[in-house]
Amino acid sequence: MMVDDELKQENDCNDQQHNDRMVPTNGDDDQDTAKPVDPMLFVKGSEDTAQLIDSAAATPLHSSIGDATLEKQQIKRLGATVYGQAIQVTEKGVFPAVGSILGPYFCLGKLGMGTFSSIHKCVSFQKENRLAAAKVELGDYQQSGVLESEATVLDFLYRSLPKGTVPTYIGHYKSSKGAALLMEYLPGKDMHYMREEIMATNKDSSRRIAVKDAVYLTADVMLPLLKEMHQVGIVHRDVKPSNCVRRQGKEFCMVDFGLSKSIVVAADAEVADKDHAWPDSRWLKPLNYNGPGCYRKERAKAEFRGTSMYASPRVHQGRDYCPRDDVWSLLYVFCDLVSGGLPWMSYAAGRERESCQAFKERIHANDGEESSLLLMGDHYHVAAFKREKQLAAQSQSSDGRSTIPLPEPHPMSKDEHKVNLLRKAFRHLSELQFYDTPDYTLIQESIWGFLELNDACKELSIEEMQWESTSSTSEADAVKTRPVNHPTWELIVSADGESAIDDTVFQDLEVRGGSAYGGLPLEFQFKVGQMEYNQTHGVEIHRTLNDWMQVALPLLYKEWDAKKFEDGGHRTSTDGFRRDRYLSLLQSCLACAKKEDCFQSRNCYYYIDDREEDPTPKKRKVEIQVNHESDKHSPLVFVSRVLVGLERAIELEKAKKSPPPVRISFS
Ligand SMILES: Nc1ncnc2c1ncn2[C@@H]1O[C@H](COP(=O)(O)OP(=O)(O)OP(=O)(O)O)[C@@H](O)[C@H]1O
Repeated sequence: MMVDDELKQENDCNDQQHNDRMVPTNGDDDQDTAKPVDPMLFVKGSEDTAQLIDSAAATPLHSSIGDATLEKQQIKRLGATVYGQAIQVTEKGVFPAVGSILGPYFCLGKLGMGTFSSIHKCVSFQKENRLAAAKVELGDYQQSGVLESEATVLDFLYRSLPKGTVPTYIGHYKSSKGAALLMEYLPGKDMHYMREEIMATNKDSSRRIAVKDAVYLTADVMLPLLKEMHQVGIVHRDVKPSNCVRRQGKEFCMVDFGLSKSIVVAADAEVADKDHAWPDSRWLKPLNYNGPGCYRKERAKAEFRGTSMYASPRVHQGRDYCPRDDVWSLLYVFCDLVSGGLPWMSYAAGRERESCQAFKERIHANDGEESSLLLMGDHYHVAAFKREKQLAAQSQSSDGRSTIPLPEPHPMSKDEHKVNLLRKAFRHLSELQFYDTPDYTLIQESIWGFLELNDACKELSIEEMQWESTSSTSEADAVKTRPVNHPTWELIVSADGESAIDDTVFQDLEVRGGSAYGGLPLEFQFKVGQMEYNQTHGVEIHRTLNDWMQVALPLLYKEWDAKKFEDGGHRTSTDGFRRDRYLSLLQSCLACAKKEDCFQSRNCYYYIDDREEDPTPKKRKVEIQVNHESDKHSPLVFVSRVLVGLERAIELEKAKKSPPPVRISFS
């Protein structure tokens, strides 16, 4: 295997692909304490609230969509706070297959995959066609309770922290088949991915990123986000590059609160440490509790939670997790980004957790005597690991020498000033107890100290991150300027000024998995889903007409790629046989129009404007743009033309012979 390949393999293993975080069952991992983030604690608090939650669950989905406004209002009335409880909705198809629907959300495709869950890009059928990210638990983890716990924590953080710290919490949607946590869709990439993009341009194939970027991402982005979380009593417990996602420009959010936990409990709880009062009024309070909080008693023994690559030695040693450990992990993230790797990176990739622990303990022993190892770089660490394995495999008779050369460590590791900065930061953390607040300024200043580069450390070969332009912007522009080659129907401004969904939401998606409309272009799948949804959800008629047109026009005027869209992949559009999928879509489209009385009602073209508090609301014309030579000013005539076109297309298709079955091949 080439060195490059090997390195790549290591790299792939070091972050999200192969982490070894443990997943607690029932959303909590305490063995000897209360359950501060058990969602049920916050739901079953009083009979009244339990009833309200039941009624919220029974509410038709279209009225409880979006920000779960309904429950929030009800809960506010009761003076109690309920975080992240599930809303019962209906499901069409198997969510999150592409094209499936969960409540108001239509699934567009997969965004990412973690150890126990996958994340999917969705679009809401609601007013703003809002994009969302849906987190869904994978097979074995479906009943683990982690999703409920995550919904509780995210909802709490979203309501308690300054805007933009975490993704907007939208809701926790449950059907009879599954559940999903819906949150704001973050269009940027996560830090792990951003680093991979830089790595691809590094001439020496190192995993390093520019010092300036590593400093910014950790000291100016991640650390303040963690500080905000700690101030409301939540520890993240899985700090790593892939859990920090870019929103836009230089703004980032922390994500993934599946392992997060509150370190605060009600002052009268059995597990409260009465000697350590919680200083802030914000913390994850149990339902109907408005009293003060205390730190939770430190547990004598805690199970490992997190990722071996970045977990603090205290977590390896079974000490109870506290803010100190999040910050410790952050320092490891910094060393990893700035130098390209960590001394135990190959052990972490091989899930040798005990070896990772031993390495970390060795480095931090004797006031961090061996701290320079943290900056030696990935090439050095990978070679050192191989040497060690080779020596271990050699028989006793050998001369105890390895044939694998050790490359020169990164010059940063010889810069005493920088090594001392790290030593100082780790020394501070190692002195902290469970109840202590880290000195965030000290940590930040230690990382900032790396900006003073001496000549040996200057990284001329590493590209800096480009913050201004994102690839999706250029794609968006490309889509907007695409020429229109068939008649279009566009709802210019609707009653509430809503604009139509932008094609760009369908860009840059990696689509996997099966679909109810499998094989059709994603954008079209969404439009068919929207058209069908409108039939049953009392959407205003002019919108229903607009959505229907978005399906009917491509069916009539765009080329139907039978090879891709029909079963078997062996078809052409001119093979003379009936295209069953095409026919069924034509029929479904016509049936939708018939349900709406073929859009003959005047309300398709006019609406009542009741936005102002006018006792006699005005009837206004719906603004539509029809791009068709003869029907520019007559939408009604245009609609009739399309209806006739659909009927004719159905007749023509039905008249064709059934296609022969797909040939079976055993090769
Ligand atoms: N709100 C979001 N918007 C866009 N992408 C997101 C969002 N949340 C998460 N992602 C992407 O999905 C990836 C996995 O998400 P997350 O970490 O929550 O899942 P996980 O199963 O807990 O992963 P892991 O096991 O690696 O910790 C993230 O690294 C990020 O790239």
